[in-house]
Amino acid sequence: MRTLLPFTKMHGLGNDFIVINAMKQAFSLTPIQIRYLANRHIGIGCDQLLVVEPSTQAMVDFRYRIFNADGSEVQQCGNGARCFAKYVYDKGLTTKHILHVETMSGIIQLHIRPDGNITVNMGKPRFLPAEIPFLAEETALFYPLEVEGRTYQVSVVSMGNPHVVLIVDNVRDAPVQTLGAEIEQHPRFPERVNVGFMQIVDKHQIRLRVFERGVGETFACGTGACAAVVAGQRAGLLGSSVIVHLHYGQLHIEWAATDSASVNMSGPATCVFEGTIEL
Ligand SMILES: N[C@H](CCC[C@H](N)C(=O)O)C(=O)O
Repeated sequence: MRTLLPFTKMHGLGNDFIVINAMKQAFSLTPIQIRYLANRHIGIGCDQLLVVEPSTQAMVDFRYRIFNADGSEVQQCGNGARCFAKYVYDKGLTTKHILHVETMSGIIQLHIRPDGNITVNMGKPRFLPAEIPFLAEETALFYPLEVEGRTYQVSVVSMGNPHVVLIVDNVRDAPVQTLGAEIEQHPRFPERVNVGFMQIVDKHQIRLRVFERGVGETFACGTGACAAVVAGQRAGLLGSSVIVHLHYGQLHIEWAATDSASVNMSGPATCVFEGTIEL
């Protein structure tokens, strides 16, 4: 039987989302249905699909599930978290300005600021290969990664989801589509990986492009921005407060560079349109 699915289309600096409200009824979509909805020619089009659900834990306001355009469910999405916060507030699902939200990778805190920007406490970065997961004998700042006969020095960081970060001279010329696709599927990453290409502008500014796991290159990646700043700080190249320049704007990332410190990300969230689609 066909059903009509209401949705909201949103984006965080061009990383775009379909948001589905599952607060009143449980909701499950198959990977094939998600790939159809995410398709920019025969569906709605998005990088990720976000599902808003009641929390399963006391003292937690909501649960938030994240699906890549290829239908895979993933642990975390930074730009999506900001859009999630704007969505639940604008829809009247909460009157709070500070929210605690359950995700596959743990509880995150969202702060809706008076200027409309949202600050997300993204939790602590993780570096142990087993936490990424990444096949490596030991933990290191940089790992040699062989790709198509060439060896690259890469950083590997988890923000709940796995990220590789490479330092490049200029993001404009970086081989994002080719090398990004090869590393995304690299056999040393059993769950695949997001691939960030970072250009250091100065101690407090970077430019970033990301080839996202399950999507391809996106205009922005929140967890990728966090992972890049963490990797840059650990390499002694960045300070504790960094502006990340992306195609449609900037994210502000702060990390105190101690293993117990959380990463904080601040940036905008935009609602584009509402609609319904027949499934
Ligand atoms: N592609 C990512 C999920 C979305 C992350 C990104 N859109 C963000 O803003 O953090 C993954 O497979 O881990």
